[in-house]
Amino acid sequence: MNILSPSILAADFSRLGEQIREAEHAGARYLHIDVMDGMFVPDISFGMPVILSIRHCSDIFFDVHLMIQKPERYIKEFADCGADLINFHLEATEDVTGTIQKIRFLGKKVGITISPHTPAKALEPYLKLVDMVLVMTVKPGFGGQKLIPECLDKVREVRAMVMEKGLRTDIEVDGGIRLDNVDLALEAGANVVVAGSAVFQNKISENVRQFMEKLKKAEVND
Ligand SMILES: O=C(CO)[C@H](O)[C@H](O)COP(=O)(O)O
Repeated sequence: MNILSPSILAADFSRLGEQIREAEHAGARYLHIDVMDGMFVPDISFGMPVILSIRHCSDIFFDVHLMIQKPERYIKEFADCGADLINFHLEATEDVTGTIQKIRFLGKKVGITISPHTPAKALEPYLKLVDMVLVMTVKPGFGGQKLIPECLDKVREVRAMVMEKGLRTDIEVDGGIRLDNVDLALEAGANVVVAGSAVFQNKISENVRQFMEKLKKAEVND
């Protein structure tokens, strides 16, 4: 099944609960939550207190994307504040397997993320251990960037590796995804699509509905 995961990085933080509910009522099943530490990426976004407070206003699936150095330090905190899936960057830790085990031990789904400069092959040893691979389609750190088309080749490579191993791993794309290029990401093999500015900048319900329509149509054509 194809899934839309709207990224709250582009939301109006003064109306966060309201905007999340609007996306949820329009049909979104996941919410993408970008945590940035000012170290792994230049910007700082928000952390556990914000996640905990939005957890109280929605039951939507929390797809938490940690853009933080040494994510293994904070797995329990993110699990405790309501993450359903914890995505961490392969580039951010020397203990990939340990980080996967910590997330699993806490009963959460595990995602592993690669930045544009990291080859798909680097994922190979961990593919069997995770529920999701997140392929960044922009340099992590900022919303509103343009999709890097070459990253879609990497999505194809990851999809081929997943098929070859007979796995059911989700493949998520994040960065620069809009209504006019989402088809390319789906064709390349993604089945979970993050969209920030293309959902939250205006007319949230309408944007979600249009994305969902495209995602459903792609399923029928599969
Ligand atoms: O992870 C991110 C940035 O690092 C954001 O989730 C991503 O960029 C989505 O924003 P947009 O759809 O506006 O590009």
